[in-house]
Amino acid sequence: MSRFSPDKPILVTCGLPYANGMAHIGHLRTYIPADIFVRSLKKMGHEVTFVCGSDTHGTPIVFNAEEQNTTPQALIKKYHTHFDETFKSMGIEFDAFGTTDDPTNHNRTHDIVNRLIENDYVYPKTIEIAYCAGCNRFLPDRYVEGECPHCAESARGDECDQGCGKHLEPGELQNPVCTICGGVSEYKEQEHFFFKLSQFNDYLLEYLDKLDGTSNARNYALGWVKQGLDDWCITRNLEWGVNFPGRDDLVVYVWVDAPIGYIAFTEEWANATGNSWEKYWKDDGEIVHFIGGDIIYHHCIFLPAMLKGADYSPASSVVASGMVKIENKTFSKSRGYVVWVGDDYMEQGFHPDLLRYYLASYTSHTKELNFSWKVFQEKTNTELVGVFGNFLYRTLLFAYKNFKAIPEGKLDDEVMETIQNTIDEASEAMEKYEFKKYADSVMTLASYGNIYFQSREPWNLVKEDKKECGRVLKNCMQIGKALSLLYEPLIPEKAGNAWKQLGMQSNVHTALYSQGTVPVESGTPLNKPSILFKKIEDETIEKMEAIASQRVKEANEKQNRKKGEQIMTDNEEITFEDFGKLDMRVGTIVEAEKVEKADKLLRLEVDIGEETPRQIVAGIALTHSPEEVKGRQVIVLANLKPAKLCGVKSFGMVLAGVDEDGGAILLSPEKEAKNGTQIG
Ligand SMILES: Nc1ncnc2c1ncn2[C@@H]1O[C@H](COP(=O)(O)OP(=O)(O)OP(=O)(O)O)[C@@H](O)[C@H]1O
Ligand SMILES: [Zn+2]
Repeated sequence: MSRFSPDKPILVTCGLPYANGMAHIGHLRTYIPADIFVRSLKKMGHEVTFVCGSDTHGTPIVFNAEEQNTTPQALIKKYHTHFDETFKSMGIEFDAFGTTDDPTNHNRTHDIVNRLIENDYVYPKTIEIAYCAGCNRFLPDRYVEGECPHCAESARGDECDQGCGKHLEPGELQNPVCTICGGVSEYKEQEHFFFKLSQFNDYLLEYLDKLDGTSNARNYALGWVKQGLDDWCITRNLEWGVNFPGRDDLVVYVWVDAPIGYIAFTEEWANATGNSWEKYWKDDGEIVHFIGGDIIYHHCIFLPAMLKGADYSPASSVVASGMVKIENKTFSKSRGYVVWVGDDYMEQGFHPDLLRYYLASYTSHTKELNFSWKVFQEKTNTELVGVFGNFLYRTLLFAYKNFKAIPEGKLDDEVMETIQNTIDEASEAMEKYEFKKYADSVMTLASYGNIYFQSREPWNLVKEDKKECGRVLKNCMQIGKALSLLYEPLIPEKAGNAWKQLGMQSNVHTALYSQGTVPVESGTPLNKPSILFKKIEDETIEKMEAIASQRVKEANEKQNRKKGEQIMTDNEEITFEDFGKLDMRVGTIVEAEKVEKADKLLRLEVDIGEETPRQIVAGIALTHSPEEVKGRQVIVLANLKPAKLCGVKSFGMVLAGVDEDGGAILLSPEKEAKNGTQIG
């Protein structure tokens, strides 16, 4: 049975692009599969609406605008236009593409927040917020950096981006530093507003249990709810954003108004087309969210709870993709691990359909995807060029040369059944968000076409039995017609081209799959065919790989510099002089204790032959207890620049190996040595 009922309209949304940077290929793993899904469901005969828009609020945008000496308005306009153009150039066709700064979204957000307030789900609470006396301002989210209270890595105000990845609530960050002036910040009390997320535990368990989509979304979210949910701070001290009702000094947290954008964009579409947005958000129309695996929490927990609390309908499906990586690093604009859609793809002259095909067919949607130019080339050359393109071209060329039109003849039952089975199999895969399976089953039909052509030897038949030759070619053209329809969601432009070359007059984009078994019309004139796909040459791919690896190298170096460490890349050599700069000595641990609130850290005092023992903070607490290390001799790097870890100053480093589980293996001298003995 079909997952989607024929009489329920379907709304599809995509995780909003954040309007503070260019589009990269990682982003496309949300938008391309969503576009494929929308096109495919329309081909099954469903009514589908497809909306998205730019996410324009939040501290990173204010921050970047300040850094670039411009206004948030100017910044978001630039990137909003960029995303709009990028999507169009990739064949991603939204019915509405607004911004979260549109008046529609301000109004819708106010309506929802006011309802939450009325329904008693919002309460004020005085909390400690980082404040910079130098800049005379409160420091929300990215305006403040410090140490993660959970793992002691350096983190931003709202997330531990370098360490454990946890969402951080205001006031949780240790040793906050202002990112504008670099000054040490203090915590000051301030009143903020909280959403009673903890009251939605039971509701969410029930909701998630029934939630359709990919299992990763449901399972992760269920895991978090079972751990118990905390109330959620939904206001920030910023001027840029959607004003919190009744307070001039506060805006709502960006994760409140961004997903409400989905509703606002549906309204914008409804207003422009005379349609209803309520059939989705107030009634029981289907809502399907496409997102990346990084924002499951926001879509499976925050959003449905908020909608429930304000009497709106939540999504029926959440489809979450695995993250796109490069050399095993998740894409990140700020860190520089990226392949850009513009510079690295479109500007290089690659056709958008090749990337659409690659992203959809490379691996299952929920798995991570390590971007590879080699695989991109292989898929293009062997599948699109070698199977589909080859089948279509040899069929068309042979028919054109010998018949100039679609020949007469009966269509084989086996051919028609194979087409119907492929349509059924592919549709079923699509309804389960299995894009690879969809692409594979269509490619199997193209292979079948090649075998059909090859085994009937039309080049012999044309001499021996021209009528039968024509019949064989007509069957091939029927397969070609079905392939064009089935490929349209994946490679719309190329499928349109194939459709035309087959002599079809109608619009392939609006044609239904059921057209696949409607016989092609004999006598339809054919033009001289042209090749659909060109092979990608090795040199092209080598050039692209060189650009990518240079980018990763630079990003790695940037990361290492940021960490203040000089980690060598595999093939980098250092001189003896470089090595001589390291002051390494034998020392004895004379004191050891756990660092408060940091699971991984021990505070040590190490005697390295100086007047007083040195205080060194070591990340060994998971494998070593204070008692166990006291009295041990270790090797100390003594001239490392002092650093503060979780509020404790560290003057050097205790050397250790790292085992497969990340556990520390302390180095020690072969035999008892005098404290301060030099290593070298
Ligand atoms: N590397 C990636 N792999 C898969 N999906 C991604 C990736 N990066 C972003 N997305 C998805 O793209 C959509 C838009 O995300 P958004 O613009 O917020 O990305 P971002 O966090 O700003 O990117 P970056 O982390 O590179 O700065 C979301 O659905 C998000 O989940
Ligand atoms: Zn952390």
